[in-house]
Amino acid sequence: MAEDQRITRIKNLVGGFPDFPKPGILFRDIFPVLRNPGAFKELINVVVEHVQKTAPDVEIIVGLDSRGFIFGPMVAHALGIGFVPVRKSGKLPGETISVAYSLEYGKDRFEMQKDSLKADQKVIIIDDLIATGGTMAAACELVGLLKANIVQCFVVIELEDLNGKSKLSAPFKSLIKYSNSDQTI
Ligand SMILES: O=P(O)(O)OC[C@H]1O[C@H](OP(=O)(O)OP(=O)(O)O)[C@H](O)[C@@H]1O
Ligand SMILES: Nc1ncnc2[nH]cnc12
Repeated sequence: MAEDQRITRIKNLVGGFPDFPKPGILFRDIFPVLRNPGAFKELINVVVEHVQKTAPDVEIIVGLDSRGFIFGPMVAHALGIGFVPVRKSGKLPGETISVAYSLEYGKDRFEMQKDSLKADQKVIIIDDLIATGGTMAAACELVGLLKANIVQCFVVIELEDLNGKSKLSAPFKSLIKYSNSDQTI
């Protein structure tokens, strides 16, 4: 099946929930895709093929707590490279670096272990979704503090109207885009 058709099939399974977790937020739910074994497999295959095509020399995948932990390790495993987590605060042992950030419906704090990346290591940061871009920008800041080289920020879903990618200086790619004119559910 062509990539576009596979992406449409996946998009049709993503859920839409108005006013969750707060009034005014339209929550895009990736979990129905994972419930469907064929679509889940297709999604991972599309992501892996995309990375092989656009960043064949990537050395390590960084995934974001928590929905980025669904995709990051699977992609790393398929590519035969390692995985490093960015976690919400207080969850990682040892020496850590930390940064505060805001997202579409709140504020939080991210951390990484100081020894988790090497200087100049080629990194792709993976998450399920970008909305305002606060989360991905915070992850980029942490990876930058460790002096690694961000070759790409990748998300499955982009909420285009919130223009999160404008907060990023690294190359950015999303598979599925939503704008306000898309159907709610
Ligand atoms: O672009 P932004 O406005 O920053 O929002 C995007 C982030 O919001 C969600 O994470 P959330 O913090 O809800 O955590 P979860 O993955 O644990 O559900 C989502 O998984 C992204 O990481
Ligand atoms: N609208 C949204 N849907 C799902 N996850 C989100 N994270 C931030 N905004 C979101």
